[in-house]
Amino acid sequence: MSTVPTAPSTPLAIASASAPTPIPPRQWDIFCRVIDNYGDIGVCWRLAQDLAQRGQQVRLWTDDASALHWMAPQGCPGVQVRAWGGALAAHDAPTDVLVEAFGCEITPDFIAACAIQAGVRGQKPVWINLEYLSAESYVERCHALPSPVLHGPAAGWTKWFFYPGFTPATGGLLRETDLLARQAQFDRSAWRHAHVAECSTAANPAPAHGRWISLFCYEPPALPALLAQCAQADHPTRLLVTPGRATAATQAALAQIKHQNSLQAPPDKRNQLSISYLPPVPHSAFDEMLWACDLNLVRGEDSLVRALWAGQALVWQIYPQDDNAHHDKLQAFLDWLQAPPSLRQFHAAWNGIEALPLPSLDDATLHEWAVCIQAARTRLLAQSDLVSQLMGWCEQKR
Ligand SMILES: Cc1cn([C@H]2C[C@H](O)[C@@H](COP(=O)(O)OP(=O)(O)O[C@H]3O[C@@H](C)[C@H](O)[C@@H](O)[C@H]3O)O2)c(=O)[nH]c1=O
Repeated sequence: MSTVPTAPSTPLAIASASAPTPIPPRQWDIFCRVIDNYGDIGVCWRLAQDLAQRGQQVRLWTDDASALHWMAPQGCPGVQVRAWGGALAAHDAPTDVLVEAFGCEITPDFIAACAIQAGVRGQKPVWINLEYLSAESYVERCHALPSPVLHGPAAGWTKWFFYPGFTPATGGLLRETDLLARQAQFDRSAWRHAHVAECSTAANPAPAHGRWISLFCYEPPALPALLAQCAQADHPTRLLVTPGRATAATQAALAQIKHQNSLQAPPDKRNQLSISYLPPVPHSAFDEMLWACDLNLVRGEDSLVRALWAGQALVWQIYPQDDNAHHDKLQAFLDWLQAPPSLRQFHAAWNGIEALPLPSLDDATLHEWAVCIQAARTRLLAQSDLVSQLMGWCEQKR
């Protein structure tokens, strides 16, 4: 049990310091409860893997590891996936850092075991509450605030609030040390040709030229309008539709358009839209899909970050909240992005915030959006990434 964050005891500038090198291997325990969708486990897996690739030992405790079968089938040396509620075995290394992701509460039994270990070692773990990503101003205010633990076996310990974010005064974004090298080696043209070879059929020929758009979304109200726009454009569009809600939404939108008779059902010369329905793929392949496209329609949290790193035009469908708190969150992101008016209008329509027409996706518009995203990416690359900051932070707090 802990209280709300209090004023920082140390200057906030400390939070954005780069990790000192070298940092000794520590034992990290990351806790992840899957609420819905794939973002919770997706973020936690990327965090676990990034830490392990920098020499750290990680146990990832989750109540639902099912998505890891396709998201990370290869696993990662240094990362163990454990079932939520499980206990530490006698031979397990004692924990150095506890990370509770997105406000999930670590079970009291686990904390009690950590407290016993800490008593024996004379060393408390660093306890981090890793928050959701937002560009809102409270993130800079609340990042790195302490919250004293008042009750229970860990009374007297401190929980630290760690906020990912887009500015130097926040915890930064996940960015693996080899990301830029992998991107530099990526051959977009070869990727597209391989995709075309894989999915072309006589009935559905897939041009490698034209515009490529990826679709990872919930149920955007403007999806029928986007599909109709692509179908009637004067150049071909290949739409890569991810599985699950994006596929269901696309099929429902196509049925609606067909019903309205604004799109001919079988592809012909008047239908410039060809669609690939994709299977679930591992993180590395998901990222490559984003690098291969001219426009990435993403959602949630993790895919937004990956689309920023991709550096192509992007549109974000934000996770909707009942009280419409996501409206301010989206606005803050677009402000940070310095989004041009057409990109703001597309977001308003795509997210169902205002009943505005979808701007036309002409070449000049997409180019303007890509320039905006690339400028944002450049700003982000000048900042310390989340894992560097987290590792440096934990060393200071030990
Ligand atoms: C479709 C697909 C996704 N992915 C991964 C990429 C991401 O790690 C993950 C998707 O996560 P997100 O982009 O965050 O979108 P999401 O909508 O799935 O997750 C959301 O879940 C809610 C509970 C949270 O409140 C949101 O903030 C957000 O995290 O799935 C693949 O690796 N391969 C695939 O084929």
